Amino acid sequence: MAIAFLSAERSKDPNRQVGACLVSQEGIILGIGYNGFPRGCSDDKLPWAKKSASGDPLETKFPYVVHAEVNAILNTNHASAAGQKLYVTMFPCNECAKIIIQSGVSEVIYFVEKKIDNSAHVYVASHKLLSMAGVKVRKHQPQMAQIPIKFQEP
Ligand SMILES: Nc1ccn([C@H]2C[C@H](O)[C@@H](COP(=O)(O)O)O2)c(=O)n1
Ligand SMILES: [Zn+2]
Repeated sequence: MAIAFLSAERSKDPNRQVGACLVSQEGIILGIGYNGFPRGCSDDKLPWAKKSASGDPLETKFPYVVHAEVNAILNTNHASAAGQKLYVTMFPCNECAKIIIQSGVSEVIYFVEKKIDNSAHVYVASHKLLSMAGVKVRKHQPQMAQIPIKFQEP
């Protein structure tokens, strides 16, 4: 989970930084991701806004951003294998849930679940899909509140 949090730091989303880390059954890191625009799609040319003054959805981030979970899954070189776990700083939306299921992830460990009224159905659908597909879901129980990182010679 700490790696997922570290990865989230790289997101340029000014409103929400989400990170994810895919690990094998043996605990080997397979892929890391954070929310961002697709490769080759410049942060300078696409909007990070949540709402646009004109009401045009194309002037918001939502049609363009790739979610952290999808990036973590796509960033792995390994073929899908049983027992993979996905650590994610935020509970996956329904679209990510579909990809998590189809890629064969066995367990999702999340840090927080977003509680926003107008997107509640997205998370209800996500829970429904993950449960139907037999993907285990659990909230991360941290054993420590922080992991300080010192940049110094070992
Ligand atoms: N599980 C999640 C949930 C959200 N995201 C990303 C997608 C957006 O960049 C941002 C959500 O924006 P907000 O509506 O909170 O301003 O977080 C994700 O990658 N994974
Ligand atoms: Zn998502």
